[in-house]
Formats: sequence, C-alpha cells, structure tokens
Amino acid sequence: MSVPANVPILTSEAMRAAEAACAASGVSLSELMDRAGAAIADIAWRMAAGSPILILCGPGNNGGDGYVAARLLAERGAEVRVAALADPATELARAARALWTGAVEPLDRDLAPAALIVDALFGVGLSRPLPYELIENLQSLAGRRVLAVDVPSGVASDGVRDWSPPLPADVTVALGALKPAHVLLPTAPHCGQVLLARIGIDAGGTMRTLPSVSSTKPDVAAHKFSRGMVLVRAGPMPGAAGLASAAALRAGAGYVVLSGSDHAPFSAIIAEDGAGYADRLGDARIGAVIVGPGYPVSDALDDDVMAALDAGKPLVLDAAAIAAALPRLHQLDGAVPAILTPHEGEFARAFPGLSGSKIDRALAAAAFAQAVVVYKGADTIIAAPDGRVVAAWPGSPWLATAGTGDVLAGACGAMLARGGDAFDAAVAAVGWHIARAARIGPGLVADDLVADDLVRECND
Ligand SMILES: NC(=O)C1=CN([C@@H]2O[C@H](COP(=O)(O)OP(=O)(O)OC[C@H]3O[C@@H](n4cnc5c(N)ncnc54)[C@H](O)[C@@H]3O)[C@@H](O)[C@H]2O)[C@@H](O)CC1
Ligand SMILES: [K+]
Repeated sequence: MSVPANVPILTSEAMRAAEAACAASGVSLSELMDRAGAAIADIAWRMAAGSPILILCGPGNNGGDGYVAARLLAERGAEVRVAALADPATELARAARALWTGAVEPLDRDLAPAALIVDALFGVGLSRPLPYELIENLQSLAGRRVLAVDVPSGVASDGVRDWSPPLPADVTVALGALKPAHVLLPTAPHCGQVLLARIGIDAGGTMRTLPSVSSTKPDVAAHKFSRGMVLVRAGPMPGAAGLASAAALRAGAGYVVLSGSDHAPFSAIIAEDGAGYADRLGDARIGAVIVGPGYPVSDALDDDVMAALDAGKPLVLDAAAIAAALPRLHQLDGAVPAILTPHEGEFARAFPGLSGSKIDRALAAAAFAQAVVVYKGADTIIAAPDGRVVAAWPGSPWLATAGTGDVLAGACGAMLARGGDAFDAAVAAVGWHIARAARIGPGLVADDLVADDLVRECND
C-alpha cells in the first residue's frame, strides 16, 4: 500500500471544477478521457505482462475510460475482453464504446475471469451502495490481480461513507488527482498501490499527500538557541514528558527544558522542578511549549495550559490539554500559534458532533480552534485553519504502541520552535515520525524513536 508523495487530493466537487476549468482552457473532456484511457492501458499492459485482461465497464465516464483502455490495449496486441454492467449513459462513454470494435459481454454470474481485471465500473460518480447482485457477481471474480480506474468501484471517493469495494485493488490509477478515499480509512487499504495519472488537469488545491522527508542541516552560524528552545511541561506521568523532551532534541531543537520532572532521559535536557514553570514561560528564548503528554484532566493541567496560553508562546497541546485549551484558543482566534495532536478518542471529546470525512472533521476542528490539528491514526490528517490539508497515509503500523504520540508531540515542538509556519512544522514532524518508524520496523517501542543508535543509522 502506498501513495505518491506530495501530490494533490481533490473531492469530487473540486474534481468537477478542475475538469470544467480544463474544458474552459480548451482541453475537451473527451481529450481527458483519452489520456485517462491511455494511462490505464499502459499500466494494465505492464501488470498483465502478456496474460489475458478483462475490463469491466460501468455506465458513466469511469466506464468510458475502460472502453478507451480496451481499444488501446487491443491495438497493442493484448488479449483483452470487455464486460459491461449497462449501456453507456453519458455522451463521452457512448463515444468511447462506439470505438471499441470487440464483443461486449454481460457482467453476470457466468462471466469468465481473466488474469488481470480492470475495474472501470464506477468512479467519483458513485452515489449509492452497489446493488447486492453486482457485489455477488464481482466477488466471484476475486483472487485475480485487480487494477482499479480512479477508485475501486463501490468506494465513496470523498471518504464520507465506509462502503467497501467487492474487488479490492492491487493497483489504483487515480485520475487527475488523488481522492480522499485513497488516503482515509477504511477505504485506503482497498486501493493497494495508488498511482497518479495527471492527464493534464490543473489540480492545484489545498490538499496534498505527505511530502518526502528532507533533513535540513542547521545553518553554519547556528547556536543552540537559534535552533529552537523547547519547554516541556510534565504532569503526573513524567515518562511521557521525558519522551517528548527527548524527541524534541532528536528532531533538532537546540535546547530543551523539562519542567516539573527530574526524569530527564538525556543529560543534555535541563530538568527543573515545577516552581520554575512561570519564569520559563516568560523566557523570550523559548520558541515552543509542549503540554499534555502524561498529564490527565486535573485543575493543575488547566492552570498549566492557561499559563502557557497567556504567555503567548507557540504551543503543542496533546491529550487532555487539547480540550482544556479549546475555549480559550477559540477566543484567541489564532493569536497564539498552536498545534493540537488528538488521537481518535481525544478528538471526539474535544470536537463532538462533527460530521463528514476525517478530512472534513479535521478542517472543522482547525477552523474552530484556529490552530493546526494533527488528527492522528493510521490515516493521520494535518489540517490548518486556512484550509490546507496534508494526508499522511499510510503512516507506519509500528507506531501503534504506547508513547509514540508523546514522541510526535516532542517533534512538533522542535519544528515549531524553529519559528516557521505551524502547519509546515506539523507536516515536518509527522514526516519525521513516520520515517523513523519505518527505519525501526518490527518490535518498535517509543523509546527507539529517540535512541542514539537510530541516529547513527540515519546519519550513515
Ligand atoms: N474528472 C475528470 O477530469 C475525468 C474523469 N474521468 C472519469 O469519469 C469518472 C466519473 O464519471 P461519472 O461522473 O460519469 O461517474 P461514474 O462513471 O463514476 O458513475 C456514474 C454513473 O453510475 C450511476 N450510478 C451511481 N451509483 C450507482 C450505483 N450504486 N449503482 C448503479 N449505478 C450507479 C450513475 O447514475 C451514473 O450513470 C471518474 O471517476 C473518471 O474515471 C475521466 O474520463 C477523465 C477525466
Ligand atoms: K473504478
């Protein structure tokens, strides 16, 4: 399972707008369909490697792409058959169907499979769940390699519904841009390896996949304070704040103070008792404050969060600190740069009653808080109040273990303390976190993410 790095993601509505803009600029929809069909034919040719191909065509333009691909594959000498669910219902699909000179078989329970199935039944136009009979007929084709056109049929491309496709794809060719369903659970695993065929659409937009991680070297004239100073506030479980402080150092902070704990994981971390917290909040060199790791709901947490908000420092708020800060953050209306890092349960508690896809909900939360929201999970979404979104699918499953969220909070603190944009900082931290987890793999515990042998390996 994979998606390309740093490519656009569009909802069906945005996709139709991009398609219309393309038409207005002189590229016809039929030209777009030809390009889509050519891209699919190319990948199908390589996947089939000489074995027979069966293309399943639906009534809309997704089916139209399938007819174009069938014609091009036949012209190249591939052994290709077409089965249709219904007659073409759009002008474009009718035109594409008319140019296919081979037979069209009915898509019923007697349909013979082929080594490669190309699924061109439904794309972004699917408006309701697939009929039961079709699901049954498709399931009888399972077990072959499947190439999905745009999205696996049955999936709601905007990620708002959790409909599963009867034919999960090994490869999905996204047309023009990725769709939310490619990067959100539960549909993303059904898309297999997602490839992007750009087909000439200007997908611009504000939503993208996670960019590749690039490690930035400190400036030649850097000193410990210029690289960013981070203050981590410990609660009753100081191990979590210790992990966050170690992660802040490993992620590039020049100086880390752990307030309220004497459990500093490294000698380079300055551990102080809690009494100095107010003074530290007044220290002009502090570039980011982290509150929340290992700090459950309590009056003390409320006090520490309010003190940090009043100090006006850029903030990373994790776990219970998110709900504690929310009313005040909302009032501050973006005056204090902040990154919130809720997992599913924390998100539901802090932002009840939101609807739509995980992207929609992350955006609504970011707009309410006027803060960057890192809505964690295997399909982490990073959303900014101005509408920018980065989707971090597929992450790393090895991160599903205690303490890794504390490490992410620490990395966010380090990136934020550099002084740049909070959204860019959150994106860099999520990328850093996933890249390190990928290097460790099986057996990962959160401490490994900040261990020095990993650093040596990363520097090799
Ligand atoms: N957006 C673009 O720029 C391009 C889109 N193209 C293709 O066009 C697709 C979208 O085409 P359409 O908008 O025609 O939509 P689809 O081809 O996804 O399907 C729409 C058709 O399916 C019917 N339908 C919807 N749900 C159904 C259900 N559950 N059971 C039975 N019938 C159902 C609708 O009534 C309609 O006839 C994209 O996914 C892509 O494959 C390409 O041709 C190239 C360019
Ligand atoms: K499809």
